[in-house]
Amino acid sequence: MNHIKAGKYRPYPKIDLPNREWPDNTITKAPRWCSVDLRDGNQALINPMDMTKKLELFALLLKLGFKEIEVGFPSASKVEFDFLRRLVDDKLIPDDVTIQVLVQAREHLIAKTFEALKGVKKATVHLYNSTSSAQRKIVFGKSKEEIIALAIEGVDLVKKYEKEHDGEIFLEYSPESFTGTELEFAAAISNAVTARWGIADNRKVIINLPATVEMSTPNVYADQIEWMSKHLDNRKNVIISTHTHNDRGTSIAATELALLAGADRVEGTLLSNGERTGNVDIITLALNMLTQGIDPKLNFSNVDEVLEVVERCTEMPTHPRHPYVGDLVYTAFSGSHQDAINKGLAYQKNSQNGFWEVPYLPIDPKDVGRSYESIIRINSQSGKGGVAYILEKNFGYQLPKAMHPEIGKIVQAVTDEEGRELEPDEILDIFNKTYFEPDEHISFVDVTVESLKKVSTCTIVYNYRGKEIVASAQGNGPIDACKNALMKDYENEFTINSYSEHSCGDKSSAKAIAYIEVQSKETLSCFGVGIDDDIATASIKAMFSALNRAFSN
Ligand SMILES: CC(=O)SCCNC(=O)CCNC(=O)[C@H](O)C(C)(C)COP(=O)(O)OP(=O)(O)OC[C@H]1O[C@@H](n2cnc3c(N)ncnc32)[C@H](O)[C@@H]1OP(=O)(O)O
Ligand SMILES: CC(C)C(=O)C(=O)O
Repeated sequence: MNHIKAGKYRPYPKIDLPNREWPDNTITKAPRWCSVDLRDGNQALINPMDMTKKLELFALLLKLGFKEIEVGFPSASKVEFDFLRRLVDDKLIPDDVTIQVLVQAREHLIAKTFEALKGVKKATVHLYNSTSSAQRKIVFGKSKEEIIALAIEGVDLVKKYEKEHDGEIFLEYSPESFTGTELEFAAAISNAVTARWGIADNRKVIINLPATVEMSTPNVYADQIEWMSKHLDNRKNVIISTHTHNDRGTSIAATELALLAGADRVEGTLLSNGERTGNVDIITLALNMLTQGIDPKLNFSNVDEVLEVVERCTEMPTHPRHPYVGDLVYTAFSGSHQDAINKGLAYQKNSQNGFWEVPYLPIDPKDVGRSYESIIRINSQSGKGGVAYILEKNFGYQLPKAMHPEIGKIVQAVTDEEGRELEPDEILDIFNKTYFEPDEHISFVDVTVESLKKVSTCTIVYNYRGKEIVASAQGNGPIDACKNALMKDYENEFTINSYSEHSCGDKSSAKAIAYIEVQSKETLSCFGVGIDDDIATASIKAMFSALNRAFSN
């Protein structure tokens, strides 16, 4: 782009990590999850959540199975303080859940934080200060030593207030803006913090390495995590946590690669709410794991409920193509996708091994509380299989395969003309008009059929050329007999190419549906459909439907 002066941007430096191990690793278990919806998510909202919304979101997080929840920055505002107090006073924190609070290394803020924490049995105090070269220079005007001193001062303050707190306190330290920090410095400050805290087997520390701003390709973040994992003192007692943002659109990849690189814990939000482009989306991470056969230890069996609560609390809409939860992610409009999904679902029904193997659907929509209803939707990109699927799934018509091209073409002519999606009812309407209301040159009135051994006798009543005709004949089945009766007066020659039938509806109200394909010398084959309580009548009606279509002028 010519308008940008050379040197304004520069490539992210390469990480010196010979023999990197993470590319050979695989994710085999869920990490420790920590939701930061109520903190990072909340601080990025146009309208931060009020008490009611916070309580609703907190309840949802518990329901989903989060055991670590960052509930806010209680020293920053009254709402945040009051929310934590409400959780404590109303005993809303289950014993197996650790509440987390964010705070800077400033005494009045730490003091206020512990005031808010009074009565909490298990809390993580999340201390942060920015360590990036840009922030050291621009925001703090401090040297590396002074930044380490700031962090140590924070640790000392947390230790001081910890002594007075009646409950367990865990320390989390974030060298904030880690991705803009030299690795040696990030390790030095983290090691200084853990040593000062007194890291030990019974005093583990969470070192959170945030991609506060996502600045590089995800493999670089993985390198950084592996590098840190190899340079943090007392590694066995350090819980390496990730906290990725999505500035480059790769927070999911960065987090997954970081897990390969040794991260133990993941901070993120539901549906990616968070500063700027958002935090990493925990739903996507968890369901990515599920599709690899790994139990994510979070319950996303009803994503629509999650969507509904999160959208209400954050006042943020969800993109219809958002992985796993968007409105359109289980929908195919295009013909070849519809065909493959349709066949895949049929194959899946009979599959013995249970392995999910439906083309274009990486996850069974039912596993996240979605139905198959809207999987196939019809517009001008759709094919015959999609139309047949809609007619069967929504209305019970099991069209013979040979009929699919005919109805597919008829529906596509409408979608092409209209240039929009057709609703299932509109497709049914086209189907009904085509097969049940064709222009009639011959109309069915009544039929009786008697079958004895292999011979059927048919008496048919119909209107043709302005008069009612009654004709009888025999044949080797009702259709043959009816055709023979009809041909006494009917002038168009035809043969019957195919016939199929099925019943539809429950036993008490079941109807018979018949499909007949007729062929004349002049025209291509043509289908007709008939419905009746009686199967023989349905098939004769289908013949009339086909004849009216085949010989219409
Ligand atoms: C990457 C993240 O998401 S970090 C989390 C960010 N979240 C928030 O900021 C939301 C809540 N924050 C707030 O409500 C406010 O910023 C408060 C209450 C924390 C502080 O408020 P104030 O002191 O009034 O204002 P402000 O944030 O501008 O303070 C900036 C000062 O804090 C210093 N500071 C910033 N971060 C830290 C830190 N982690 N530790 C110590 N000091 C810090 C700055 O250097 C600056 O110092 P200066 O006044 O000497 O220039
Ligand atoms: C406080 C830290 C972890 C943060 O929110 C970030 O770096 O994005």
